[in-house]
Amino acid sequence: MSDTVDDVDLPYDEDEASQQEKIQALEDRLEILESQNEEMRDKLLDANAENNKYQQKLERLTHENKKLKQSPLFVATVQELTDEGVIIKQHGNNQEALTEVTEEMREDIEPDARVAVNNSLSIVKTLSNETDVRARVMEVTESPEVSYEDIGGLEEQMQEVRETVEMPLEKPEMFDDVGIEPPSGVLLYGPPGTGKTMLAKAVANQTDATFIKMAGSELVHKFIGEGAKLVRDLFKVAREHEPAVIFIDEIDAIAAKRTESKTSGDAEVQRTMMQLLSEMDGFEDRGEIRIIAATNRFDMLDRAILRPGRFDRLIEVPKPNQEGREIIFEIHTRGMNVADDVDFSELAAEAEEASGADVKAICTEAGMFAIRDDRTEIRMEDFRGAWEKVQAETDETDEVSKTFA
Ligand SMILES: Nc1ncnc2c1ncn2[C@@H]1O[C@H](COP(=O)(O)OP(=O)(O)OP(=O)(O)O)[C@@H](O)[C@H]1O
Repeated sequence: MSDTVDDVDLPYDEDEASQQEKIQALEDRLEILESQNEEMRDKLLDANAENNKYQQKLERLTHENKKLKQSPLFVATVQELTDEGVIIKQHGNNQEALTEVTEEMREDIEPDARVAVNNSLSIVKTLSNETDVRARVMEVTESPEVSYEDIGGLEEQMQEVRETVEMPLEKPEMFDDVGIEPPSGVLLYGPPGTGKTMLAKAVANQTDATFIKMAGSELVHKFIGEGAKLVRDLFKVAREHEPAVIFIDEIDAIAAKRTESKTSGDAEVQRTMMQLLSEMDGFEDRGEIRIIAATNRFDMLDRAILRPGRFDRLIEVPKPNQEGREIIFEIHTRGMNVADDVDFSELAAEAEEASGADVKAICTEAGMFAIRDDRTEIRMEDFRGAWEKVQAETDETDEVSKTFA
């Protein structure tokens, strides 16, 4: 590009211009070139300054980027993949957000996946399944040690549970021959401490089935954002352990009637329930898996779970009557050194309001009364004192629950 003297277009006519004119023309030209040069230098300086500015910005961003990668990440669960982005729900504050994700990352992500997000909620990486979360909400017992003989006063309920849960597991061909579908799920409902869990455990024991228990409240409250996934895991574990009895305690926590409010907590509960319903509905050949659920709040249940093919067998497990309490006293004192003066019929009449769990507590407490009195034999007065104590404790707990309700 550099001009040589030969190519330069001279600012005068070589033949006609006088020496003086030539000098003048050249001086004018020099002046113009000098000012152009000046202009170019200024531009170059500006460009250099601009370049410096960008360099600094680049360094700042590189640093920021590094910091972002190092700073703690938050855990969230993917709710939905939409065209506008990925909907995630943060664990802890339970807030939902729409975030962006790279195309490569999007391929690894599916609803319910656990992901790590940074401060600006961008998904940084996906997290592998956390099996210990599973273990923390699921209680898996190969064959629980409760048998039908340990349960008092629930003859009818026991009969019904055996027909609906035990028979399909032990004699599935009978249902085939008769041409009917065994009930899908059994719902036990009634006040706390009346033996619902025991019934489920006993049936698992009788059929040599694995007992898998999960509490509905833990599903939705302890592991926020994981409810639906845990329900899926629950059925997966059951399939891995066939024959199995799935016991979902406090099902009201995931299957409560829909409320008007649209808080994210409700959405979470809904999603968990939907997952449960879809697992039950999609469970064509349920094979060697039976589902038992329990609740103390039948009135709160969403009717959707009671539709045919779901929890369509309802069994009420009430507080024991006089005869039931007597039997439960006998069951829980089997291994105890009880004095001859002890009359269980009288005790059962006195402890009219007691549940099965209360009767058990009375027996243990009566034993403690004897020990405190340095005796090895338990007397009627010990049982009476124990009932008073159990009642007082129950009143106290009721007071506390009212305060916190
Ligand atoms: N009918 C019963 N016969 C013998 N023992 C009973 C009976 N009901 C309750 N119990 C005693 O009370 C304990 C608690 O009972 P269980 O856990 O089965 O009650 P539940 O109805 O499942 O209660 P919750 O609704 O609070 O979960 C049992 O381990 C047992 O010792």
